[in-house]
Amino acid sequence: MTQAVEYDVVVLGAGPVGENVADRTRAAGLSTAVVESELIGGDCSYWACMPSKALLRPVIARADARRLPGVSAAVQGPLDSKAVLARRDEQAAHWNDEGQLAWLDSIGARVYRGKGALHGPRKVVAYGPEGEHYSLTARHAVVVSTGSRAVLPDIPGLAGARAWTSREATSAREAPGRLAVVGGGVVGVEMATAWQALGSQVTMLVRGGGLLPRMEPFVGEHVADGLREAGVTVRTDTDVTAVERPGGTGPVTLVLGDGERIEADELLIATGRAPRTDDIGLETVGLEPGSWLTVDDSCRVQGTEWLYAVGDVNRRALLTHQGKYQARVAGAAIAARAQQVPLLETDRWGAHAATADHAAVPQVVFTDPEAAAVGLSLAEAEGAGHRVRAVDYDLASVAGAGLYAENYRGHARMVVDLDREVLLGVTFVGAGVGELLHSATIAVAGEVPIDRLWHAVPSFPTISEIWLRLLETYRAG
Ligand SMILES: Cc1cc2nc3c(=O)[nH]c(=O)nc-3n(C[C@H](O)[C@H](O)[C@H](O)COP(=O)(O)OP(=O)(O)OC[C@H]3O[C@@H](n4cnc5c(N)ncnc54)[C@H](O)[C@@H]3O)c2cc1C
Ligand SMILES: NC(=O)c1ccc[n+]([C@@H]2O[C@H](COP(=O)([O-])OP(=O)(O)OC[C@H]3O[C@@H](n4cnc5c(N)ncnc54)[C@H](O)[C@@H]3O)[C@@H](O)[C@H]2O)c1
Repeated sequence: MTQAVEYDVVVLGAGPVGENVADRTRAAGLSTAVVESELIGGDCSYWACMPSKALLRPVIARADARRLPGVSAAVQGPLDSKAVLARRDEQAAHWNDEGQLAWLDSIGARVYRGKGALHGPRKVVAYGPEGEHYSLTARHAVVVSTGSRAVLPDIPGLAGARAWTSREATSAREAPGRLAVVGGGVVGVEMATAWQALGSQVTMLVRGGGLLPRMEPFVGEHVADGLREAGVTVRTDTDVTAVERPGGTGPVTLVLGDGERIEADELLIATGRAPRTDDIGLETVGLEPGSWLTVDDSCRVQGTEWLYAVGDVNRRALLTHQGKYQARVAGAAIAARAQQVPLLETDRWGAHAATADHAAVPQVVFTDPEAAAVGLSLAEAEGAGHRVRAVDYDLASVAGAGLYAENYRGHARMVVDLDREVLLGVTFVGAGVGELLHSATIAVAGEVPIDRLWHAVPSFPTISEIWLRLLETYRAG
């Protein structure tokens, strides 16, 4: 039986981003329905950010402690994998979304469990678990926030090999003896870090010349050094041309470009993401199934009045915090349009424009050492036609870093726009830099003039004194 219901807003997909859209539209007094086919909270809560960071936190804490005389001797033993995995399970809420369901209830959003799909303009059909259908009409907006899934590259034999994706890598119940990781991006380096520390012998097979190729080149070099010192085999410029695992069980064999064969107990494919848009009825509104959804700065899908795409699915920045930022912007834009506000603030840095997506996306990679970057790298800034200067500094020379750990290693770079004397990007790599990043985000998003940054005095003796050193280096020419 089909039931027809009308709402102001229908949100398809209740990951962190869909939840935040609902939060904003409900706060604006708009009735809101949310359709979710798996767990409320999405990949981030159960198979991505939360479980992966829960696996990594003890690894990084131990690495930091091992660099401190007086503590080091006490932390030479292996991690207590059972305890680490138990805390991971807790941080993933034991894959139970009752808490998040209660929160959506508390804000007055109506939740439909089941798969949803567009059925023409402003209509979503939710297919409930018992075969019931709900036809939901949106008076003002449908928001697609269905996220992304791991891509499996077209490697012969891979499809039947039951390889791990990020889902298995974040939810596995024990460390495989030998883990092969294909891909040197963020998932690859973080999961190699975690599982090596939890007892696996990890081999990374990286197609390109280095790790984390989207960041400044020195980042990948530091992270590769850290992984190798932890015992990971990192092989760059290495292609996997075939995978063999008869029946999808037992050891898996990877055939490399030069014919070499490598055996592992599990294989993790970490080669990027695809949008979850193949079966959500895009064809019913004239869009291409399986495509990323291109949006304007208010997150409205180009060429429509009523369809928004927010979070991973619009490919602007595949990060939870950035998707939640888009959700705040899109929620405000939906509310303003519903109230027929004559002029939206869609100019650069306006309330209805996700400007930071272009200028100031922060990201922390939770490896040992950590990597943290915001804004443009030098290559990106030059590619965009800015007249820039890169200012580099060895983080190890900062007093706070020397106190943080013995033999501290790290590096920092800021990219200065020479015409406006503001920062376009900042990158740090080193222990403890993750918590330093927001200072850089404020400088970049705030377009704080270098002359004013000079008056932002970092506390002694913290790692944040790197700011003073970078500014002094810039001033020295
Ligand atoms: C291993 C890993 C670690 C990560 N770590 C971090 C991190 O530390 N920090 C960070 O910022 N980002 C991290 N990310 C990225 C982050 O997970 C994503 O950017 C984030 O989950 C995107 O949120 P979303 O709501 O757009 O999509 P998702 O979290 O994927 O949620 C989409 C939701 O839509 C639902 N859905 C899909 N199709 C339908 C349908 N047809 N009907 C109904 N519901 C549907 C899904 O079930 C899901 O619940 C990580 C990613 C991975 C893979
Ligand atoms: N800490 C964090 O913020 C965090 C952690 C994990 C994931 N994420 C997000 O999740 C997204 C997905 O991460 P990811 O690591 O899967 O993607 P990615 O795009 O970061 O890295 C994928 C890597 O795989 C390589 N690759 C692609 N095809 C290949 C092939 N056929 N063979 C070998 N290598 C191949 C690419 O060159 C790239 O370096 C990222 O965009 C990231 O923003 C964020």
